[in-house]
Amino acid sequence: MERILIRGGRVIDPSQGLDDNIDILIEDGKIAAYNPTARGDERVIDARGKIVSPGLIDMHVHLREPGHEDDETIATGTRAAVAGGFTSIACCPNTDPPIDTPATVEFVRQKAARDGHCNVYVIACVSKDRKGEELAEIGQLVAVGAVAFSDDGAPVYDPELMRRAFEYCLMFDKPVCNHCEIPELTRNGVMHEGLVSLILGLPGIPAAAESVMVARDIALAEATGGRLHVMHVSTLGSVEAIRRAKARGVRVTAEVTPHHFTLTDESLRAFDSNFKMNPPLRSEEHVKACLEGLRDGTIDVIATDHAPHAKEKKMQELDRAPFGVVGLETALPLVIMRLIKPGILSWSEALAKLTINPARILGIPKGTLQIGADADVTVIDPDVRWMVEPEQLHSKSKNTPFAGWALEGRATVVIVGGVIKYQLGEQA
Ligand SMILES: NC(=O)N[C@@H](CC(=O)O)C(=O)O
Repeated sequence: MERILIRGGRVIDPSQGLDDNIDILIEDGKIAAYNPTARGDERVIDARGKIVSPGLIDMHVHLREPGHEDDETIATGTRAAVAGGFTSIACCPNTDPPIDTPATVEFVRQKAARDGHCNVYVIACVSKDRKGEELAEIGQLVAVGAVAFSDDGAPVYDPELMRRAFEYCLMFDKPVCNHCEIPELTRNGVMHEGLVSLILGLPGIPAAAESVMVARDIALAEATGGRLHVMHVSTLGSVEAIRRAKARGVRVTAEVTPHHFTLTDESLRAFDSNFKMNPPLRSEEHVKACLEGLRDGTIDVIATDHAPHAKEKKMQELDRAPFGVVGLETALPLVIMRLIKPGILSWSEALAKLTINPARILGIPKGTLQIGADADVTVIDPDVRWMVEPEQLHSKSKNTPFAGWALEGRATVVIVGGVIKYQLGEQA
């Protein structure tokens, strides 16, 4: 295996409180030494003017395989991941069939080991067939490597099922990741319910549809001692409830997506289905609350909710098009432009939400550049400017809300397990 020397970069590793100019040597797939004496046979990566981070982790990705390979595959989704700077991702179980049996978990893990460009961790279903009726075989799913549980795409609606999910997952110290949505409140909605939906005459999804279930789940986590992870937080009410729960010591963590901290419901004026996702883009006060939650630590994680949908599905009227947008390849520049450069988060705070925090929530040995750790490393050029051209994205689906945007910052070299998996400017 090639020895790699990353030279001259600013190394920021929140897991060790590290922010320093250090050369890093990679050997046998591991972080081998800091500031080593070069032997001369290393492949040198010039990281001057760049940030060197532990490989980024996205704990909310839809890879669509098995069942929806027209939208994405494990191969294309993980290729998009490394192109976006991610070395590990956790994939969601709303596939066809859903990932609710040990055989399906093993299928995804084996396929990812064969076709994947990065590490893939599996989030398995909370309920059998994702129907929300009967608990999946949590213990068996953990035994084959499931790292968390979720029925994402749908909420765990039945509170009794949710309570038992917390109790079972607690035995294995796994989080229940809920897509919080009260279906009776969102029915037929296509966008955030507010002034803009009123003006456009589009059916709305009220903020309470999310916040009410977040409050319920916090109460159930508190009652059981279970671990709640709130997926794609988008409302002020959710952020406030999570902040209060954390202050009381409830075991709750949360994520926000780049599109939710960057865009508002004003985008829907274009009637473009690339702005249709669940939860919907909210109004300014909710975006501000999400930013404040990120700033004060209420929100632990930035995750993309990368939700690819093929063109023929998305190119329909707003009410018929599926919910979801791709996000793996635009997340890092949006973090840099919206959070770091305006001073909402420091580099170290932002990278923590993309590395060690999701690693701890998922209980995976990743997100660190400690000596001896797996050599998953992302080299970032914080200033490189580029334009989002959907057809250039590596994801099989091109449903980005950021088409034509001029972005700043990008991963330039991405190393997974000591192997260079992506280099900006080089074709796959
Ligand atoms: N986030 C989305 O808009 N879509 C997700 C599922 C979901 O969470 O609704 C998808 O799988 O397409």
